[in-house]
Amino acid sequence: MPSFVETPVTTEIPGPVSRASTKRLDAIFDARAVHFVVDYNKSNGNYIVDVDGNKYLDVYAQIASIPVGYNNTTLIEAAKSPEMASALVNRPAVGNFPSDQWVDILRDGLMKVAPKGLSYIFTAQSGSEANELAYKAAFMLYRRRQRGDGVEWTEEETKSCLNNAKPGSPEMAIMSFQNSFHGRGFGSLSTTRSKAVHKLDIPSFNWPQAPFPALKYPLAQHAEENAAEEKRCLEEVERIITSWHCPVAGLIVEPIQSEGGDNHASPSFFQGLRDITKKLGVALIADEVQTGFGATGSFWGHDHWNLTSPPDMVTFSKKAQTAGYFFGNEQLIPDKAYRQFNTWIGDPARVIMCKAVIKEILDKKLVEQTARVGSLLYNQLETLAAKHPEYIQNLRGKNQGHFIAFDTKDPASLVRSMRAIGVNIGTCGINTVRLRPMLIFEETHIPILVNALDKVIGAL
Ligand SMILES: O=C(O)CCC(=O)C(=O)O
Ligand SMILES: NCCCC(=O)O
Repeated sequence: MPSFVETPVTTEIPGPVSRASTKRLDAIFDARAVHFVVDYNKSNGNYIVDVDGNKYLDVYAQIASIPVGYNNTTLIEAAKSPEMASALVNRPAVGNFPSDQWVDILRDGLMKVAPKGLSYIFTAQSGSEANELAYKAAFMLYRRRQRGDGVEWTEEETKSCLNNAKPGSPEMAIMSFQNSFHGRGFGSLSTTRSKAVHKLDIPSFNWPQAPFPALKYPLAQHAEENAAEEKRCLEEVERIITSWHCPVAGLIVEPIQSEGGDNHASPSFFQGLRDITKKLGVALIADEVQTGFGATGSFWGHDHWNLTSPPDMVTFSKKAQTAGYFFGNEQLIPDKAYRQFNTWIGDPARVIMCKAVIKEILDKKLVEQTARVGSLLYNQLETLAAKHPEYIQNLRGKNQGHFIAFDTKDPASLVRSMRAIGVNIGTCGINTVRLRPMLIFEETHIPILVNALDKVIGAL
């Protein structure tokens, strides 16, 4: 099949070089999930090149985590800077021995894009870790409120916690939603609800989950039903929180459930969540690991919610190239040092890279570009869906940048066929194809993607 990118795919995928490389790897590192082996030196911008020389328009971007293109020159410059060299060779225990530059690295980077109303940050190494740190902050805040501000811990508390017993290790919970994905660490996995393969055989906390709205598409044709569904879910959230066997200290939600199937809800649903969590003293955590950093056409996915008061915490990773959480309430800083702490607290080298990503996003107005290009892309996919209604169902992501997805009968074979003509695309949920291009995806890439989809679906 001819390719729609400049250089055709010339081998089966994975090609012979990819397969040989994967075999060598598999001898020491589980390589069963490898799609193909990449030549990162040859990959550039929106295009990924494999070791067999096949070139693909990459609209999956390392599971939504390449922000501004392969081998981006601004990032390469940052990588070669003396600031980066120092951060790499002198990795600090940042809570104990920060450099004098650490505060400026944060202020000139991450703090420039802090969600409105959230002026504190805690850095981390991964999305899972960021979420778990946010849970810990929520638990400590909840107990601080129960105990009373300034009230010292009791001897009973300090002794019992070392035995994982009450009252020092209290029973408390974080609520999440059905089909959510919040990571794979022990705490975060208890809030992940998307697939058994992530959770099976692993002990978990007895924490509650609420139904996430199952919206019907097209939205405009199901407005009443969808509003009723969101109302039902909000009622369930409140009922479950107030009847759970132990206090619910936090509620975590993705602005768009991603790994679990690209499930959306309306701003009024999230406003309802904010109201309920405020009323019940539950910390609202927006998990922006996948939606943050511009992909929805706003810098943060929760910008679309139009809240009157922000989420209590916003976690981030992926496109940020680092991780952590923002927060606004200074009581989320625990009552004593070393309660929220670890040796590295993230990695200044990664935060320097993040600063370069942010510079590139802001200088090149990539969030605005994402909103504009996403709209055009959505319109074209809507036309394609009308042409292939059996194969493109429940198209979603209108006005959400290029955070666009649709359901189809056999996503795995669609992905295989797309790769065979030079487009690397991803899936999520059970039968969903999701688009996660980089923020540098342009108008010129739209026909490549749409024509490839048209061709592949036409041949099904
Ligand atoms: O597939 C996704 O959306 C998330 C991927 C991820 O973080 C994981 O699988 O651990
Ligand atoms: N949720 C992990 C997805 C990985 C993959 O696309 O193969």
